[in-house]
Amino acid sequence: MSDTDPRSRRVVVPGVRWLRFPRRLETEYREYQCREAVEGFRVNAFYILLLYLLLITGIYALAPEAVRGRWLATYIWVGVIVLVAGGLAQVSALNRYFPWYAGLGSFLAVAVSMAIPGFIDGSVSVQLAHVSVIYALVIVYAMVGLRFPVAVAACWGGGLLGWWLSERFGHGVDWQVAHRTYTGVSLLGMFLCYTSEVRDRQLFFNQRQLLRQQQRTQALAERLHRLSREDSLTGLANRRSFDEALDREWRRCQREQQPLTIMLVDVDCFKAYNDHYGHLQGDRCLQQLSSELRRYGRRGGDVVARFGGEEFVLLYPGIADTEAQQLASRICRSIRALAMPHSCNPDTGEVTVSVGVAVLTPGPKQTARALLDAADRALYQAKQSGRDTWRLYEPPPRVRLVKDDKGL
Ligand SMILES: Nc1nc2c(ncn2[C@@H]2O[C@H](COP(=O)(O)OP(=O)(O)OP(=O)(O)O)[C@@H](O)[C@H]2O)c(=O)[nH]1
Repeated sequence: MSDTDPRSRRVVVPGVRWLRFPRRLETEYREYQCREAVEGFRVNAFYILLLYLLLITGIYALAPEAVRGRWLATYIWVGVIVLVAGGLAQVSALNRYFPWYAGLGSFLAVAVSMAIPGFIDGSVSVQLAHVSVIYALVIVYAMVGLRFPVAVAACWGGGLLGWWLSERFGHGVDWQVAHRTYTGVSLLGMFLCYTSEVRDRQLFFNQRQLLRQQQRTQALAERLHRLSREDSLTGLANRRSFDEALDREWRRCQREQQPLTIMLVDVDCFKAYNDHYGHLQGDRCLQQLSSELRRYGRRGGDVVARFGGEEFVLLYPGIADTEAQQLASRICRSIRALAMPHSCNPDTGEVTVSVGVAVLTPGPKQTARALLDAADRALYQAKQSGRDTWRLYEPPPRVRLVKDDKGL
């Protein structure tokens, strides 16, 4: 289901806030919420403990001496619960159990707080004990980081248990006070917790949309970059990409004084092939040839590119004459071995190629463009020699390769 699905948008549309995304998105949200909540609680547990200490020392000082001991002995358990939950939150391996242990801890803390007034005497003491109920509820709804339904279950469930304990073993709950503390603060806490979760879900949803958009833009940019360097018909490097590689390898070979080889591979009688078999079949033929030629560019630095039309170019840094000639010969043979019918090829009746090879160790006054020209002349010689063959460019005596006007 996509983010643009109306069902996933429903939760962020005002008025229809069910606090539930469609299933997959909901799972993602819960994982995200759990991570954020644990991280928050790791810090908040410390502040909750401080608030608890403030409360416990305050009430201890104000409460009549007769109830202090009993009150402290019971209320100390709330501190233990906070300590245990805070400790568990520090263990990353338990992160996914956060809703369980934080929910259970909240439930027990509210239950203890709610039960205490039923076990102590004196109106001042009871009222003070109700203050701890308010603290417990505010902390659970606002500081623990539970999702709305879990917080509601913990607070109302804990309240019910505390009420039952108080009725069963103590002298019951004073609902005059309890409604002004427990019930009132519960309703307020629910409202705050609900609005906070709605905002959190909106934030999550927007962040996710933004991330998706970024990913799409990045993928598009990568695709555009690839397309700008790739020939769309054959998937080989295109002319621009080849020119860059030639420039790079030329300078590297010049630095390292290594030979650089260029091979121009041209399909024989391709015009006749197109005329006879049709342009689409011509395209398929070029694709098949490029798959075969691709196998001849496996080393790092080797480049196999479509030079234009029915012409391919191969660049081999660090390869000298003998190896280049062997490669050219193998290329001619393997194209022939494809046995692609070409009834207009007068010599073989199959698709063949001619290859022009030029090898040079770049010197300071020589240019890459001149090497390319040399390969082109060798290709012309191969064509002149009856096609389906290769020729190595042999420079005529005293011919120098000089810089052209583009400085290549
Ligand atoms: N199907 C197809 N044909 C192409 C493409 N690019 C160039 N061609 C064709 O390739 C043919 C090249 O023909 P020529 O340059 O006359 O060379 P040739 O017929 O191969 O003759 P030789 O090179 O002398 O053997 C032309 O008919 C172009 O239309 C292409 O992308 N797809």
